[in-house]
Amino acid sequence: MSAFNFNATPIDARSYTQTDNLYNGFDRGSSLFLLTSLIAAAIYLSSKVFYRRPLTDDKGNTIPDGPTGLPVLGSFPFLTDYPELTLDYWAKKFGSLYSIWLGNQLFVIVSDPQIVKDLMVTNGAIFSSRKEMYLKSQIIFAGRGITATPYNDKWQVRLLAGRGNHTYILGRRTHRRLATTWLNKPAVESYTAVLDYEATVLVHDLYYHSNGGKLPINPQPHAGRCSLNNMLTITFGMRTDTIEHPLVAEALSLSRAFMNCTGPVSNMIDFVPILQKLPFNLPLKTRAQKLHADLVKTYGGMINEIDERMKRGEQVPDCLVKTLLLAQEEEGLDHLDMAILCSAFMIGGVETTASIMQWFSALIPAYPEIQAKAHEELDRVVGRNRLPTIDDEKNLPFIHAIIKEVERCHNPFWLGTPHVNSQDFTYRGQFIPKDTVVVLNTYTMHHDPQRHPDPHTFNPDRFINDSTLSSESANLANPMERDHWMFGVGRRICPGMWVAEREVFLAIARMLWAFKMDEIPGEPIDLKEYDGLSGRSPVPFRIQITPRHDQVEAVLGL
Ligand code: HEM
Repeated sequence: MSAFNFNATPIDARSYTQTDNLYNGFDRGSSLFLLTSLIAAAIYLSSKVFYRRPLTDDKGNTIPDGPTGLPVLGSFPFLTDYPELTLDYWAKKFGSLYSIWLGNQLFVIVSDPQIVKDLMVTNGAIFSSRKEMYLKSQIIFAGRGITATPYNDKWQVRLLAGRGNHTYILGRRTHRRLATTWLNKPAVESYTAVLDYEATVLVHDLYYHSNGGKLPINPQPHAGRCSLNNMLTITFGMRTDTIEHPLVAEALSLSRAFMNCTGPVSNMIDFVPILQKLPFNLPLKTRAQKLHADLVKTYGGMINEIDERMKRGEQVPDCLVKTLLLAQEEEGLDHLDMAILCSAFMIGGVETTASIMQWFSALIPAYPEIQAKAHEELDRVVGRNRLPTIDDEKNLPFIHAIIKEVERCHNPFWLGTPHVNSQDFTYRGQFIPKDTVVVLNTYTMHHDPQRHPDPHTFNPDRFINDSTLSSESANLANPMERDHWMFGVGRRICPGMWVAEREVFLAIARMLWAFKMDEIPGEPIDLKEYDGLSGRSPVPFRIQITPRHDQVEAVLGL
């Protein structure tokens, strides 16, 4: 297969930790707390039914202990700002398996690698479903999203709300199988040249837009376009040729809107059914409906164009859409299925890898000594007459370690994409009723001082002897040895991890090869705040980049 033809409070950038924000989180949540409490009281009085499942198994084992929440709202008011810090605080108080309630939904929070493995890998047949979150699954993805749909191997029959007719909706396995044909290791091998090219364009653009390092630059939009072009090529067989191309702004804003609308613990409407049935729309619901319409218009429209070109007999590059259109009849795909699967690629594959490149660019200026060590390794292994390639990765252990450490410190998804258990399960005397939402608490695991001594220090050397790719590390028998949990776990682990790792390596290795990256005096970089409820990116920042040597221009073809 070939794909060709807010304002934040600055802190010391060397300390990436957000721990001191925990209490800010409570303070800033207090007005919201009051408001939500009033709404809750109203809902409670007007709702006759507040349903909860049996909380004990037949042997009398009860659900894991946890914080006492408020009536109706449960722990929601404590999770409005920096939820990962609150969950970390409770993990220290209640242990590695504890429960919380949000509305009528029970959650268990898992903060220990062995428990994660026991539940989500060893018992993966039970712990691999998803909750059909109201905003994300039902409204934005209209029940078709690969990330959002339950774990089943049958086609599901659903009554489409408002239309009154039955329709067949694809089971998620069909979506995952189709997605995997474009994301598995052999597929990624076939389009590594695309990732290679876009990483060069990224470095070229940083050089050009900073006027050869003379002007400060915000690398974020350039990282965004790099990831976007990779996903556009894989999904639609096209790319954007400049950062001004209208699709850049459109696609990046769709991804950002999604990240800001879909935190796993951020939307009360997901957990209080009566809020879903109000006679008027809450603003979040209106935003979700608009996002659904915009995704279908943008990506569905691009599918239509490719369809028409194919029907006219034009040559269309190999890409996911071509695969879907050719398989459409056999797989029983309708237009919405295809539009949503492509949207999942464009959301899942853009703000994620771009976020790692952005956190790297925000973090590294504070560490000149780490950059010097990386530059020495690049000069020794690659030299100055060519760019590092994917084949160099195994010989660049320090660059590899920097990337793992950025991912440990700045996982874009601290709470992952939660799983759900499809059967009652009792684990070490604690009962987890069917349909509990199971959250992988990666913030706590990434900051476990036993696994990562001095966890709040950015120290790539902790991974210097770990030559595994993260996609390989995810399969290690001993979960305590796994590098990090950024890609999730078990049967729902990110299928895009092969492409993501290659893309991120090429981008970061080349940025380091070409530039020394520094803070701008008087413009500290804020690593504490972030943008996004599900996927986190740094708030806007600027850095100074200086070409490292005379060969940079020549090698970039400038
Ligand atoms: C740094 C980059 C990325 C990160 C951190 C990331 C993270 C994740 C996480 C945490 C999950 C949920 C795993 C679980 O349930 O345990 C996931 C699922 C998913 N990711 Fe990624 N991802 C990245 C890149 C990509 C890319 C490049 C694609 C390409 C399209 C992609 C597509 C998907 C899809 C389709 C799913 C849903 C799988 C399912 O529910 O069965 N991701 N990702």
